[in-house]
Amino acid sequence: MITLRGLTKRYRKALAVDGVTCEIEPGRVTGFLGPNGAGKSTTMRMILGLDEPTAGTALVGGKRYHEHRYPLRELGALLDAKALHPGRSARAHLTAMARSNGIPTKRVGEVLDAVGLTDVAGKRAGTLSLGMSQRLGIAGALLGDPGTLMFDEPVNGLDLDGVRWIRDLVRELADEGRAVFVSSHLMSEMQLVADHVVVIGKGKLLADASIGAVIAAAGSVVRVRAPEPAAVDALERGLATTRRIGPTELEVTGATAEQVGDLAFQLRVRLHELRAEHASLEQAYLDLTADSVECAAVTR
Ligand SMILES: Nc1ncnc2c1ncn2[C@@H]1O[C@H](COP(=O)(O)OP(=O)(O)OP(=O)(O)O)[C@@H](O)[C@H]1O
Repeated sequence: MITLRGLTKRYRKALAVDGVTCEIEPGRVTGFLGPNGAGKSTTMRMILGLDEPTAGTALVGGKRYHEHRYPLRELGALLDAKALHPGRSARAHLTAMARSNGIPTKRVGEVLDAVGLTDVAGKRAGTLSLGMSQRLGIAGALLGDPGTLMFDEPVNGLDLDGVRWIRDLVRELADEGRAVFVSSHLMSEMQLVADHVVVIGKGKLLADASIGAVIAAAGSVVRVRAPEPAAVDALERGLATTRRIGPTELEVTGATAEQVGDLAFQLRVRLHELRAEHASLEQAYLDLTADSVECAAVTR
């Protein structure tokens, strides 16, 4: 379990993380979402004690990461897959980690097996492909059999097999009762694995909710189709927020299907279709972070 309380990080110019308070709970995958530069990596670095918060706290299992006698048994993390000693073999890298945390060295063989790296265990870390380095990083995270796992953009640069493997692994770890915290800037990826999402933009917490709740908060849209354009014109005049999709089709926000149907009845216009749709998670995410994108397109 990870507990963030008013977590803040100010670099000289930028407020990278701005008073974030939330809990990453056991038994579920929590997606950590935000556009580039939102503050995800900085938050994760503070959880691991690699960066000192300007204010607030980041606790793992009730203590700061470094206050645990054997931190790897509490939290396993993959932040930067290439941050390895390039001359050390994969096995030597994991063995050194195990020794420093009082973990029996036979566990090294188990995690190498679990991530499918047994055959290349003797290769120097610097010669591993990105996919293999990711797997090695994950082996390191699993080494202490921790109750909490944290992965920063784990699918970046992986092929489809690698992506599927990460998805299954993350699910399995949460189903075993662990707290799993996974960052991504892609809602579409999170939609497939996360039970819960924490969304940040420009360092500020924008949402901390189940995926279902994020969609519900984004509201629904109602699609209407009528046999003649004149009928759609009439509906458009009677509704506050609409988007014309075609001559005979309209998308309505801020009204329920019942309200649109009643209006059509009052206006005596015939409808061929009236359908309520939930906003997609992608749309919900784009709406949430619309004001937080660092490099928004500039139009002249
Ligand atoms: N060491 C640093 N010195 C100064 N500014 C930094 C430093 N690290 C991060 N920042 C700034 O803090 C903000 C948050 O960066 P961070 O890397 O945490 O975002 P992110 O959400 O992980 O983004 P990405 O998805 O691009 O990795 C950015 O504006 C970034 O430029």
